[in-house]
Amino acid sequence: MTALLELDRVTLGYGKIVVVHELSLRLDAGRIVSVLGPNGAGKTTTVRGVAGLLPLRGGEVRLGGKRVSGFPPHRIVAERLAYVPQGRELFADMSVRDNLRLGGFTMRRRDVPARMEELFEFFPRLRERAGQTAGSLSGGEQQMLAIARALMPRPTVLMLDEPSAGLAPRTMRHVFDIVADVARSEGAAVLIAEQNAHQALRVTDHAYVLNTGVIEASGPPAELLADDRIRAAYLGEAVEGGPV
Ligand SMILES: Nc1ncnc2c1ncn2[C@@H]1O[C@H](COP(=O)(O)OP(=O)(O)OP(=O)(O)O)[C@@H](O)[C@H]1O
Repeated sequence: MTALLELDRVTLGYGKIVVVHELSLRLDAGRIVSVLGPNGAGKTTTVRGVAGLLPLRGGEVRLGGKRVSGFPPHRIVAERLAYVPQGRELFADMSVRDNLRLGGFTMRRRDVPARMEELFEFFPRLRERAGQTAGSLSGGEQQMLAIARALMPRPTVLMLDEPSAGLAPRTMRHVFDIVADVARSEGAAVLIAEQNAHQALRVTDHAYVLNTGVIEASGPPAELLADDRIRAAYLGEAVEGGPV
């Protein structure tokens, strides 16, 4: 089966520094894959490279088998890949509804209200706050809005960079559960770059552990957690946080 998203020996860097070395991964429909790893491991660099925001130094990115590396970001969006950056980048002075409308700017206008309604079913909090400005929402609600906005045009691949950042554990859990729910219902594939291994592993089908730009290990969560070396070095939070 052709992967929805495939990274084939992707190399990325800044100036003279190589930050991600020949990274390969695949993501299939309806699956949630995490890229885990400590600060500075190269997670953000990887998702920015896939989104077309950073040129590849080597290797290839394919979406549904089609090579997209070298495409500018808007063409990658047109190939139905959505990206929620760290920091969310919402339009703070605009309402929840208008932020969602902007997320649907590539859609046929008449399809926008129905799609918004569908997303309100997954994110009822956003329906309650539809007329409020994005800047007045709580951190968790802002993260939900950023994710819902990215989902407006029904992407086949959704990439989330550090969705747990700044959220309380209960809110994080809620956000991850909704993401899993949407992915399963809509058959989207989700790639999560995340430092919080505990939360990510709970909803992940397959994880890659990245350290200084190299994959140290990969596999289903149970397999990674069974590896004492990997668990101790990279998944500490997963263990401290209790069973995943
Ligand atoms: N614009 C930049 N210019 C130069 N070096 C950079 C730039 N952005 C990131 N780096 C370096 O690349 C390495 C990987 O950073 P990256 O942000 O991808 O890590 P990360 O795994 O996402 O970590 P974090 O969770 O802290 O964001 C780090 O050593 C960082 O200092």
